Amino acid sequence: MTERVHIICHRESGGGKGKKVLFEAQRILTGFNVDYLTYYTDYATHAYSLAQSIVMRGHKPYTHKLLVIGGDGTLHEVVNALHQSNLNIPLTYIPAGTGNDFNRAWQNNKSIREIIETMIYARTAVKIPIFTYEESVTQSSGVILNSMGFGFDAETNYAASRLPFGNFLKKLGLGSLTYFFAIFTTLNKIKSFDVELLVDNKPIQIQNCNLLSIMNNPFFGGGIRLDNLCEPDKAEISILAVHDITAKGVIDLLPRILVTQTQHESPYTSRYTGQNIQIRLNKSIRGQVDGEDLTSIEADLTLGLSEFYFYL
Ligand SMILES: Nc1ncnc2c1ncn2[C@@H]1O[C@H](COP(=O)(O)OP(=O)(O)OP(=O)(O)O)[C@@H](O)[C@H]1O
Repeated sequence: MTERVHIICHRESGGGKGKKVLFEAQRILTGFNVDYLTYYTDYATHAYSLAQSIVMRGHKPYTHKLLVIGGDGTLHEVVNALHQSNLNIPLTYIPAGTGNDFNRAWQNNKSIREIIETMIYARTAVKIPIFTYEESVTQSSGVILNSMGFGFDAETNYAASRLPFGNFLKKLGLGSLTYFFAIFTTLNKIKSFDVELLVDNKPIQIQNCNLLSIMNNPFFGGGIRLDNLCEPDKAEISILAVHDITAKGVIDLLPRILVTQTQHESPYTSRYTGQNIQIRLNKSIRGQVDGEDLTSIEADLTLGLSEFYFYL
């Protein structure tokens, strides 16, 4: 039986949705007579250190549960913290962000009550595939829950986070629209770069690449089905590359991605899947991981498969 829940909450996620979701979750836990402790994130990366200190100090296996309330970025930090400490503690996640791509892929729009009931009563957690990365230029490493991308998707993600009326849209519950606006403001800034891939030891060269996305589920930026062939429960790494883009290419691809879901039939895309992947970019390009901005680097990445447990 669940005796105590440790809640990590980003109150301002989703333009303030985090606060409302937290209040509802606390109300439901009180109704179940389950004790809880709430830890608020006060700054970016705080969820990482909070998760580590909770499990090092107060957390008891089986009778205590760890619950994350926030967006994909906050969830990413907590999974990263536990995975890097080799702590396989199952997590529960209640989405309250702008994009909520993890929720779209795994939780089938379950209500807050349903998620909490699963956390309290489920005997076993569900194992889901995640990716790990090691980047040798910056000597950084971490996990990928939804996606990592370089080029156009990362520029769009960056532009979405800086859209002047973005917070207003989030407060209206229209946060996903920020990505649609950002796509159009980023179109005139498309860069090209060359990529050397090693997919399960098979070398592949991509020249004039405009977007390179490593996908663990189909979604990017709050429900845009960037790689609709990607199956979240399949333990494989999908790579979607958009290349040789011209104005004609943009006109070909945008309706395919946003409406018809036929992007894989376009001459401007290539897709690869594998278990072990190396990626080398020939110049500094903006990146993103699970929607969080990565400094522009000439990335040299090694990707692998791992797993993490959730009450889903
Ligand atoms: N108190 C805080 N002040 C500033 N930044 C924070 C704070 N708490 C968390 N963050 C950071 O804000 C970033 C975005 O948060 P989060 O992902 O929870 O919400 P979101 O951006 O609204 O949702 P989504 O990622 O699903 O689009 C995360 O990288 C997180 O580290």
